[in-house]
Amino acid sequence: MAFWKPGTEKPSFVEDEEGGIVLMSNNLSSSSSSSYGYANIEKQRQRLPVYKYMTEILYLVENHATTIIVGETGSGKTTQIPQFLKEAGWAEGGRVIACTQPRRLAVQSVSARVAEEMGVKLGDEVGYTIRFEDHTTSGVTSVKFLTDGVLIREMMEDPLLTKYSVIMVDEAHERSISTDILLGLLKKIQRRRPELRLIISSATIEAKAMFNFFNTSKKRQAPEGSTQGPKLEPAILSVEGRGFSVKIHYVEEPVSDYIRSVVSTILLINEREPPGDVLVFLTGQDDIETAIKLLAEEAHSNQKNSSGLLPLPLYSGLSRAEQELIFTPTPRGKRKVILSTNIAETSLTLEGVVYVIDSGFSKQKFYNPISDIESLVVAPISKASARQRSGRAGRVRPGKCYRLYTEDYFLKQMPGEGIPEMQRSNLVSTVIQLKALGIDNILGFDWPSPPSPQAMIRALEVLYSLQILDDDAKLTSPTGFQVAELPLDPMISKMILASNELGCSDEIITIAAVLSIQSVWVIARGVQKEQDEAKLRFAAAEGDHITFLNVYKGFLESKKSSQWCYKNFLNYQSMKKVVEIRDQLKRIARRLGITLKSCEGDIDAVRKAVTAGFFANACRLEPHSNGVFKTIRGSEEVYIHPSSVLFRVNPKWVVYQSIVSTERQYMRNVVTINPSWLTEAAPHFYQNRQNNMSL
Ligand SMILES: Nc1ncnc2c1ncn2[C@@H]1O[C@H](COP(=O)(O)OP(=O)(O)OP(=O)(O)O)[C@@H](O)[C@H]1O
Repeated sequence: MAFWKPGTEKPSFVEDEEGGIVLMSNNLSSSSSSSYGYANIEKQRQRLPVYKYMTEILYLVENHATTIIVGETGSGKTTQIPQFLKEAGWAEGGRVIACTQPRRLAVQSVSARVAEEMGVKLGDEVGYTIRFEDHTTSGVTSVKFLTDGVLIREMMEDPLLTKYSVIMVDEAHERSISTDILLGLLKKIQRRRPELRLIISSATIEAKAMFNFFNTSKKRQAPEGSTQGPKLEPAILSVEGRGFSVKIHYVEEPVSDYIRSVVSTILLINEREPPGDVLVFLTGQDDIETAIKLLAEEAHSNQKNSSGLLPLPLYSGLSRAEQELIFTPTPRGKRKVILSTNIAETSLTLEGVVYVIDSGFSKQKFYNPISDIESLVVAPISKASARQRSGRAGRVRPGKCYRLYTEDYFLKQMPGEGIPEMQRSNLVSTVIQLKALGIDNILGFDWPSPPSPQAMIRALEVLYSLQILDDDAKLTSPTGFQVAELPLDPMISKMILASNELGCSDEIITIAAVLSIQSVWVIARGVQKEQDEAKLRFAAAEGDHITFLNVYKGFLESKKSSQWCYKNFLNYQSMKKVVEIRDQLKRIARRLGITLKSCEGDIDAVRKAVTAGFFANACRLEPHSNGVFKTIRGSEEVYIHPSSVLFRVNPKWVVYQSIVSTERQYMRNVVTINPSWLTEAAPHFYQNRQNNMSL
């Protein structure tokens, strides 16, 4: 068998995923298909594999409380099933059909596509809702796309989700925390609303688990007087067939530096392959910026093989305008190269994309309930993810996917599916959400995959210390209810609430906005000294949070100038995003009765507010240790991240926002504190540790 090797020879044939040998095709058209007429769109719809199953799907939905649909990526589940339901009358009488997605970007793009297919304006009959953005019209929108998190929030107002006739949970196999919570809650709602229909779209591998989870037919009788009601046993339907073929290429030998391999593969495609955009999966903003820098260096030194390349980053910390660039048509003679995190992994159709490059990695959360540390780790993806990634090619024409791992690794070592997020996360937000929905017995909640009791107990403990839960494990009033209302990490919410009392909400809202994105600094290579000098212009001895205030002030004084950002090694797009998020947070704060007030330079007030939210992440420097810190909670060894302004400064006491694990556990976004603030902020939490802390 011949393989492809980055930077070397291209094979004459490759093997596709199913094992069949597929000849390479060289006749790809470069024209963008964005100018479809309506008739054309109708033809495209009919060509999708799911179209042939329309009658069967409608029959199953009519007759079963839950229908599990298994299908290849690109078979048309997301865009077509809501339309079938609408055409069959499930939206009559003011009822609404919902389709949930784990990711915001997917919600936006899929709803736009469905509106286009139905020939309606987005926001009218077809609408979408994501956190901070509602594009629906009450009484008019009958097909609604939304994130699973938003649907959970809707239950706070309407616990039985009465306006929905059918809820389709798309990409359930991704097993995000919100999807799992939603599945548990929907199962509960079904008991009270037998007329509600659920459609769970899942990869093959998860279908059986979904069937078992929703199969209540043995335990439960059909609702009273409903001899004609839906069957309680779920139906499983497998939609055969996929979109266009995607030829899979594997590397011959494992690659040692996947970023460099990504770059050489982009250049190889540009040099040898017919026109068509490239979508690259990397792990995060840092990888993406490094790859873009390497491409720019390449363009500088070797214009020939990089000519016409248009690199575009895609990650959640980018401003909305920057994210939308990926949907714009590719100029003639150019080749877009979209470098993305896994936010482009599911449900997205990028029309010009013909080539996908899969690094084989993503950033994943891992939580250890013993040390109580949740860290972000670059880890290998699962086969299910790899299939989703390759599925981004071949959406509107045949495509190719270059996997930067060997076929042997894919077949024998790559795990079939990832671990559900619920089982590798800190559960603080989950507990608040369930409590806000009146679910008191959280340990007894019916989860698709139960989280560990230790993680649950840890979360309850933190929430009690944050004074979000009371002695009876109920939400406190007002703090608990306010935190539940804020769509933010509870530690950030608590910090904002504390800032109101400390008179520094203006500063804290800026800090909260910066903490919501990955980084405001650009990733500079080979100019470390210059970057360190630039950072020093803003650096505050108290740490990163105060430094962020200086950065934000500078950005405003520069009149939000991109030039100024460039000079100071700041990421202009990230800074624009900070301004966007800050505006949203200001609106939310106002709703909660928080008035924006500046502490006029009282840095202690700001640090106290940060401590009030993040006290559980307190650490102390080990004496004579050269930079080793120990967490107060779990006595874990941690270090200050090199990107922090406190790197090598090593103050005695700090709190951090998050941990990144590489060869060591590094604290990101660190601020110095006075340890007495810990006992002030969380007396219960630190009571027993006081001796230990030698305050
Ligand atoms: N914005 C778009 N522009 C052009 N074609 C599109 C667009 N969105 C969807 N399509 C077409 O519809 C097909 C089916 O998309 P859909 O999202 O419904 O598939 P799916 O089965 O849900 O796949 P996935 O699991 O990957 O999300 C795509 O492969 C593509 O051919």
